Amino acid sequence: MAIRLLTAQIAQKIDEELMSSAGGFSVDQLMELAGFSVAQAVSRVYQRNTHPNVLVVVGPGNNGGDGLVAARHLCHFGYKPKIFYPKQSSKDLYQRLTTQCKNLAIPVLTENLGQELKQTDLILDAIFGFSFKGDIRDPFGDVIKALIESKVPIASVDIPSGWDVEEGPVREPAIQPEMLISLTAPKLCAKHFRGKRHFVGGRFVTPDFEKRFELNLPAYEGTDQVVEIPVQGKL
Ligand SMILES: NC(=O)C1=CN([C@@H]2O[C@H](COP(=O)(O)OP(=O)(O)OC[C@H]3O[C@@H](n4cnc5c(N)ncnc54)[C@H](O)[C@@H]3O)[C@@H](O)[C@H]2O)[C@@H](O)CC1
Ligand SMILES: [K+]
Repeated sequence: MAIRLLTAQIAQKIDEELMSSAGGFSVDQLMELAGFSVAQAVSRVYQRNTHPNVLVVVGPGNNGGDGLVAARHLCHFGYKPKIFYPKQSSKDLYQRLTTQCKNLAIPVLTENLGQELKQTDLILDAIFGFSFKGDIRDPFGDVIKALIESKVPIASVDIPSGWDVEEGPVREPAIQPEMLISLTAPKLCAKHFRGKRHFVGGRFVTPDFEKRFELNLPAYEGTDQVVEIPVQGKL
């Protein structure tokens, strides 16, 4: 059975159920596992000796939170991540994640993106995830344009930022990531992903849950936090 590609509504429902009293998870836990899986997937494809300088571009919501967690783990894995975080949230969770990164001496930047991109080997796109809607609001239109123009390879967390969650790259210019890390399960937009490698991460779903939502996830091996799946846009 093919893996299920999720609508935005089902992705939100899964998220809510995981964090309901029946699911029992907190957002911090899910974000930690999601961000850890992103860092692991990145390390499978881009080695720290060839791609040490990872610029993690962080958005205003939980997709950005995944990016902050991934930056911390990449630092522990021996990369030299920097964080570009132009619109910082006052929410306690994001502030704590930012403090954890600063305590590892990871630079947290808010300007000079163009200059920074000249020294970047890999962009980790953690701007928007499955709650992105409508036209891109400032400052992220310019940010996304700068990422595209830099021609630096992009790994996108959950959704290529700026893509419609279901329809894919409907706005020009659109990010075309080399790598996609889908969390829990791919969203419908993954049909349009034509990059090199596609991973699923976020190993927190129970067998019952997987069956009820008909996710048809591939099996994770051993202690892996990620599993590679075929590139949907090339099937
Ligand atoms: N169940 C899962 O699979 C999990 C999902 N997580 C992550 O959570 C993400 C979803 O997080 P959220 O629901 O916080 O939402 P997002 O991070 O997708 O984005 C919401 C933020 O973006 C802003 N935004 C939305 N549309 C915009 C536009 N057009 N222009 C500018 N800003 C816009 C919103 O105001 C909000 O601040 C997922 O994609 C995934 O990365 C993980 O953190 C935890 C587990
Ligand atoms: K993203």
